[in-house]
Amino acid sequence: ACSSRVGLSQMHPMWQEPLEVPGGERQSPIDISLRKSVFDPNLKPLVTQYDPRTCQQIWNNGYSFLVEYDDTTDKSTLRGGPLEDQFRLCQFHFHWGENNSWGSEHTVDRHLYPAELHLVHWNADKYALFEEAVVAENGLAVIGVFLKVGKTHEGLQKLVDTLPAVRHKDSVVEFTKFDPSCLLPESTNEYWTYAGSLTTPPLTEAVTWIIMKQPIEVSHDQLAVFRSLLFTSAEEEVQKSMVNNFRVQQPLKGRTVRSSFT
Ligand SMILES: NS(=O)(=O)c1c(F)cccc1F
Ligand SMILES: [Zn+2]
Repeated sequence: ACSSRVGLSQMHPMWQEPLEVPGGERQSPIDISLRKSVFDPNLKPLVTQYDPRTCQQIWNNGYSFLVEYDDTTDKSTLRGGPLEDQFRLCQFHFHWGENNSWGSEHTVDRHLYPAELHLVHWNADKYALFEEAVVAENGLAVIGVFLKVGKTHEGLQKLVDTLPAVRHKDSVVEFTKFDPSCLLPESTNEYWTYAGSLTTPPLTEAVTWIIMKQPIEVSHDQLAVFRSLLFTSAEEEVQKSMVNNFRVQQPLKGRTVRSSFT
C-alpha cells in the first residue's frame, strides 16, 4: 500500500535530486480567490477510472484514516484535466474540524467547509513507486472535494460503518469493493488547479492539486462518526479525539490558480 510509509523520514536514494523540502515557494493548502483565478480553456475534463476491486483496507495512521488501494497495477487511474501523465490512485483520506464551522484545508474566498476529501494519486508514467513520486517534481496529483452538511451520503455510509473498527491509531481493518468515484460530485468538469505540496509531512512540493468546485453533501451524523476517531493508540492513557486534522493555509507566493470554468 502506498501510504503506510508516507511519513518518510529518510529520503530514498534518487536518480533525481529530491525537491527542496518546505519553507518553499509552493506550499499547500491555500485560499482559492475566485477573482484571482484564471480561466484556462486548454484544461481538459478529468478522466478517472477506478476499479473497486483494488480497494484493500482502512488504516488509522494517527492523523486521519486512509482508505488504501492496490497501486501495483494500472487498475485505478486518473488522467486528463491539467495532467500530462497517467496517475495511479493509492489512497484517499479526509480532514475535518471539531464542529461544522471549519475543517477543510483549502478555502474558496475564505469560505471554510466542515471537511475535505483528498484522493491521492502518483505519476506511474514517471515513477515506479509512490515513495519515489512523493519527493519528485510532478510526482503526485491530489483531487480535493469539499464536504458540506446536508443529506446523508449513501455511498459514504459503508465507510462510516467501519470507522469504529479503526478508532485507535495504528488500527487497520479490511475494506474492499469500494468505488471512490461515488465520492466525486456530479460535475467533475468544474475545478481549480495549482502547483502545491503535501499538507502533511514530508510536505514535499510534488503535488498538482485539482480542487472540485462542487462540494458533496454528507449528514451531520456521518461527520460526527469521523470525530469519534482518536489520534491516540489503544495503550495510551489519555485518549484524544481526532479533530482539526488540517494544516494552516500557506502563502500563495505568486502562484496562479487556474479554473476549468468561467
Ligand atoms: N493531505 S495530502 O493529500 O497532501 C497527502 C497526505 F496527507 C498524505 C500523503 C500524500 C498526500 F498527498
Ligand atoms: Zn490530505
